[in-house]
Amino acid sequence: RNLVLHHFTSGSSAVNGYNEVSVIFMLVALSPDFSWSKEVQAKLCNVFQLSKFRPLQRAAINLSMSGKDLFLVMPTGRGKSLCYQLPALCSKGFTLVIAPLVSLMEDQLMYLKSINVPAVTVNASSTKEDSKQVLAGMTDKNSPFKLLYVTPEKIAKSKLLMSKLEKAYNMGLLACIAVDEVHCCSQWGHDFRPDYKLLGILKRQFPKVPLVGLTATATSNVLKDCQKILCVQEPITLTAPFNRPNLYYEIRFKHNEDCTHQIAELIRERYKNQSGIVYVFSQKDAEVVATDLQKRNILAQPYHASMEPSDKSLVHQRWSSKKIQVVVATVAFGMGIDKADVRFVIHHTISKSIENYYQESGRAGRDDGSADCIVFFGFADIFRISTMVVMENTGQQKLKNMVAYCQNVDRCRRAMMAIHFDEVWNDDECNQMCDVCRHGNDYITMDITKHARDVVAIVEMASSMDEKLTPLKVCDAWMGKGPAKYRKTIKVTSLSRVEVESIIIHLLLHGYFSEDFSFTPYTTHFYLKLGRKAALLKNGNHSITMKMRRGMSHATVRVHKFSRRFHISCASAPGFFNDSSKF
Ligand SMILES: Nc1ncnc2c1ncn2[C@@H]1O[C@H](COP(=O)(O)OP(=O)(O)OP(=O)(O)O)[C@@H](O)[C@H]1O
Repeated sequence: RNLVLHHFTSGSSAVNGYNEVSVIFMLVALSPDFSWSKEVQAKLCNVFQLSKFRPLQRAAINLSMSGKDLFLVMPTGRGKSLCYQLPALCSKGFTLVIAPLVSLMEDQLMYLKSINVPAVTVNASSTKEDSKQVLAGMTDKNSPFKLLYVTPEKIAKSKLLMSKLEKAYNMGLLACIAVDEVHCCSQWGHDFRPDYKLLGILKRQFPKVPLVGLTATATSNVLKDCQKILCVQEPITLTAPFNRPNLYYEIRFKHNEDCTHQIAELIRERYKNQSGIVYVFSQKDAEVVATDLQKRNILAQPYHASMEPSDKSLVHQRWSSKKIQVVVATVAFGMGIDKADVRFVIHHTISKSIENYYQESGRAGRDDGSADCIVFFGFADIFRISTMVVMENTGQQKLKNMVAYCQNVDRCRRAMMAIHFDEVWNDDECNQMCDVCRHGNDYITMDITKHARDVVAIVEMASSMDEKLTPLKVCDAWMGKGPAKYRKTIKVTSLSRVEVESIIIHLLLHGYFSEDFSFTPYTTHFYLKLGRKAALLKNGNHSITMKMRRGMSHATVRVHKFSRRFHISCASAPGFFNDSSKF
């Protein structure tokens, strides 16, 4: 009881809008004394062959069986599916499950079949005969199946399915509606799918049926949006702690664009004979990096969306059965990956958002054994991703949050995630399981005002000459490697490449620079322009400080601990994400 109450009260109760009524529901939901409790416990052991519930599972099951609408936010791999599959077995009729991918449904159906739970699907690849049988079963009082899996597209497009659902509802045979990956409803979520937007029809047509929305990652804003889209009046939100104590988080700077040799070294030495994933930016990168690892005698294979389905499932199978050690994958390798003993998830390129990163890195250590999540943070990658997400409403902001997370050197990485997911967090609980906590105060505070003025002057000068500079060109110009016309007028820096890049990122995150996209028929270019704060640098009293990892900073940079002047402090004060959200 204490455990769940803890998740409930300390898990950002104010933010998620919990109220006293919800607290009472929660306490009641923990009781083992409902009329269905004995049956639920028996099915847990006999059908699912599990000895006990994991945190929040019992509460979720009791709440939905009591008829409450529910959002369940639980880290990937912690057992969300049980929270609708088990009640389905103890209810009259069937539970409708909306899932985004046919492959995901097929995995679930295979598993359910293996434990003798009758479950079916109707989707675009079902035969006429199968669909007919399923549709007939929906209104059969003997309930030939307990779970019916469909895609949101099917709900949107099939009038026949809707009419059968209505009939089943009127006969009291529609027990529950489970919306898997519920964050797909919201454009603010990390994986928006337009067909999810239409699912509000379900609660409008079947108001008495409890709805359970399940997700591994959703901020409170995303959940509020989902609530509106799904037309759910007063859902209870159960949030399992986001923290995965067995995962070690680390960020490494990419010293040049190709970090494959470093990754290969890690895999050969630290992760010998252990399974892992290397996430890359593009399909081409997946092929190139996999080939490069193979050349270094590592059993690796690529996985991306353009591969044939049979090739994809072959790679998945070979990896699951340890015939290959590493999958080099784009984000296409995601939903439905349920390998327990993944010991490392390495990002060759940063993710496009913290939500994406949390989910991708979360595929490590599902067996609760220790595992590493390492990101190679490269300057040029930021702009490659930025142009890729240019059409997404919130794409730039989410990317900046991710970049801020990587650039951070002084705040526990779990704390930063906690802030992002509206959780309350005590840094001590990290147990030195992130690079920042492990390496303690290994950073210095630098006054970068002079450097900021110099580099801002370069962009200002280019703009006065009607020229646009990419971030890479700005770096080159500042380091004296650009065209001669710049070299004559600019103050060339003696900072190292990594310092130059870090300062430019800092200025971009804090609004001294901003992005200037230019579209050609073939590609999108990212240029730097002056940001809304650039003018502040004209003021002699304005100063900017930045925290940098010790050893990365240059001897010529003035280190100062205290200053009476006004400072804009860099990375990751507790409100940092809020701050960057303005840009
Ligand atoms: N109470 C439990 N005790 C032990 N194992 C459990 C329990 N509940 C679920 N599991 C196991 O945890 C694994 C992951 O479960 P499930 O696929 O439901 O996770 P999930 O939260 O839906 O993950 P994802 O976000 O990746 O879809 C499964 O192998 C399942 O059998």
